[in-house]
Amino acid sequence: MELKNKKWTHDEFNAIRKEVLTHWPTGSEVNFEEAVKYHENIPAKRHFAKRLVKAKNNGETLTQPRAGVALIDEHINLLNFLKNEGEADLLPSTIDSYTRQNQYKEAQNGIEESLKAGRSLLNGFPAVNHGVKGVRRVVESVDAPLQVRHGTPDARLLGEITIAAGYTSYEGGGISYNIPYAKSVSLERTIYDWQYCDRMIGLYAEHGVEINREPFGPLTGTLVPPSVSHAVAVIEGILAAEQGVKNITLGYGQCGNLVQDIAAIKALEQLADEYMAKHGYNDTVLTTVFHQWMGGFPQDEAKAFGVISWGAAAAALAKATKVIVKTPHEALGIPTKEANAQGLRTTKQMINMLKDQSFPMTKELEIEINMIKAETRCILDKVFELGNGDYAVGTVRAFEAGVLDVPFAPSKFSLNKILPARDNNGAVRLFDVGNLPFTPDIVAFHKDKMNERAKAEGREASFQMVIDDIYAISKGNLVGRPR
Ligand SMILES: CC[C@H]1O[C@@H](n2cnc3c(N)ncnc32)[C@H](O)[C@@H]1O
Repeated sequence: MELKNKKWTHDEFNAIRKEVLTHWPTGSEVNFEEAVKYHENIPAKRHFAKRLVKAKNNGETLTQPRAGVALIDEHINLLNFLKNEGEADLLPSTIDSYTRQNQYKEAQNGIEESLKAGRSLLNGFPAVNHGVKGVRRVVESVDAPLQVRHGTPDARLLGEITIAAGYTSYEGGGISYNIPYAKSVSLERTIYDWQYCDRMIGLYAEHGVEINREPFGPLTGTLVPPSVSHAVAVIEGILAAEQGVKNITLGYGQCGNLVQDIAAIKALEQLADEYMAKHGYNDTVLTTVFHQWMGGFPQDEAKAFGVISWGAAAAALAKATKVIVKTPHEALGIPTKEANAQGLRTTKQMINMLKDQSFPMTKELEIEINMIKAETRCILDKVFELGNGDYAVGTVRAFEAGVLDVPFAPSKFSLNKILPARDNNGAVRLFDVGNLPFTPDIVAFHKDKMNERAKAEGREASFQMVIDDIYAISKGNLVGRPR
């Protein structure tokens, strides 16, 4: 396996496809030509890419939950409930943890145990085991655009089955579904396997079927600085575009300071346009997704609604194309369908009240946008240099050098040298920039911001601040002030 950021030939792809489709018996149900025909009969309003483009053109912020249960009928009921009672614009199928680890035998047990117990004993929808035929029952029973949401390092068979079954969007990427989701799977392996997924979707595009791809923006969802998640998002967007993907949604996880979050979405849009054009991907349609707070939530449901509302407000004011919605059960676990629908309605109310308002381009906002762009460019350009012009190779080397570094990542391939913490206004800064290739003025900016808070709190900027900030929101605050 030689990793390079170059579009695979049909022969290269088909040689591997033969083997991928043997990973579980349901792989034999995949027939590409038949699947292309099936997609041709999916009405436009159930087509993820088309719905996103319409929202971008209309300035809408669409709502989308996470949701997935073990059995097909219950999963259909759940999705229709979230559409009808939750007013969701877009629907997921969140895949279970066994499937995410390619443990299809265990997933099969989970299905059988769920049948016996009469309730879902899996934390998501085991699409590989249900196969093309079973997943098509979902596609034909839910009148909304459907996306596969998961956290799968090797997502090749899952992609083959769900896209052949009629799903029109696929989340994930070789970095964003490795670093936060795996301990010791190499980046070479997952970037290569995700090139397969992207090439598969490029193949559908060559046959007139446009499938949306969405790299996983938030990464570890724990105080990830915008420039770190943007660098990964833009790289995954470029890797997907190289394999022929034409419709890409780049994402960002809410940090909590409104100016920084709005700036992050604006900067992400501008960076994505800039780097896609710079590398010659001029026919790729780009949209954005804002994830409501991905860190620890308050147990108290009323306070959880406060966090959800704040995420909805930031997404609306940032004019993100879509927002991924949390629920008042976030601190407890998998939400009931009622709680999930409540999170959606809360979000919808906020978006509707804010859609006729816009956040002014203040000096503060402009500074934040420019800072995020400058930081992200430092990282992206260093990755490109390390890879001698190849972002795939450059990414592997960048993680080895700490040029890319994701805070609190389980992966042994992330140096975990950087330390984020909030400044006195709650924006996420870097208390320790680790080996990030920032210019001295950027390093000084972060230092000044941390010292400003240290002075206000009468304590040294320290690792304790990082810990305090990790728990702050679940304890009812934003900044982890000393007790
Ligand atoms: C990325 C982590 C997020 O995904 C959510 N999540 C994971 N599995 C499910 C699920 N099966 N149904 C609803 N939400 C889910 C979880 O609550 C957390 O907000």
